[in-house]
Amino acid sequence: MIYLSRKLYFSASNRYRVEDWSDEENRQVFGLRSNPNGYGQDYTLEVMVKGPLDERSGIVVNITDIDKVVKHLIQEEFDGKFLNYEHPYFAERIPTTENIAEYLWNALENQIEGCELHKIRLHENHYLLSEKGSDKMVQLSRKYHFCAAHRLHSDLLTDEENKQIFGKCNNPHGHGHNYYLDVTVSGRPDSVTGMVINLAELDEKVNRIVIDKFDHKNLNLDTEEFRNINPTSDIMVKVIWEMLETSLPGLYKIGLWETEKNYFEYLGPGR
Ligand SMILES: Nc1nc2c(c(=O)[nH]1)N=C([C@H](O)[C@H](O)COP(=O)(O)OP(=O)(O)OP(=O)(O)O)CN2
Ligand SMILES: [Zn+2]
Repeated sequence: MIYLSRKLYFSASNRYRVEDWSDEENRQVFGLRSNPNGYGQDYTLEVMVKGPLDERSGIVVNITDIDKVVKHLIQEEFDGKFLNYEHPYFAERIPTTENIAEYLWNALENQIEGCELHKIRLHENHYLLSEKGSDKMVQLSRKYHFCAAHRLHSDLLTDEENKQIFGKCNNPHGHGHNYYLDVTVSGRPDSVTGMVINLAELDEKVNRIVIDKFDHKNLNLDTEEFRNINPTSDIMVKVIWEMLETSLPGLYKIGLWETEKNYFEYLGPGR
């Protein structure tokens, strides 16, 4: 099976508002997104398909065939629209990233000839995306940032072995990174709010439990978590999972960008 993906862009306005709630309740749950006049987003949509290679052409499906179907849908129903007013599906539901991703999955499944839809990934901005695959769950991923220093050094290795394995990263005075942390939660969008998890709740928990502890710290010297553990990113994704799992039901994945070139992820025990 070969997997391929196509990116498309569109912009749309939306507002997050439950009509049965007061303005104050809407503001409390949705924050600035509850603006009754709406606000705008530039969305990036990734359509991922899969299928066997056609031996004669050497392709699974022509990208132009994906484009025809997806562009038609986007141009007719999404691009340049105020979704709450101009899209019948979102007259009934809040156009959250999760609800839009689910709608796009349902609208595109079985529509592209010669391949199978694998996943829809919808980026609302650089810090927020939602994904939908063939099961009934929807994932929401939020990106966080922290700066920290560390020294890669294992007490289970000799100084010589540490120097040999970790090289410049074993520098006794440490070195620093601009880490980007991706936290993914999986669930069904709530039938009223359209959310897998409220972003305000997710932000509060991740900031309090992880970011506030690690940001502008020396991981080896200033944090309990890494006082006796080598702070490699391989270990950090597992430690961060364990810090968050009891407070975040539906936690699905921890991704950590140590540098722009080094990315690590953990999906929980046994996965
Ligand atoms: N499996 C791991 N390997 C490495 C980790 C890690 O956490 N897990 N970390 C490091 C260092 O922390 C290092 O700072 C990053 O190393 P590296 O990518 O080699 O350094 P640069 O960004 O400077 O890239 P170069 O192109 O290699 O100079 C190392 N390994
Ligand atoms: Zn490092």
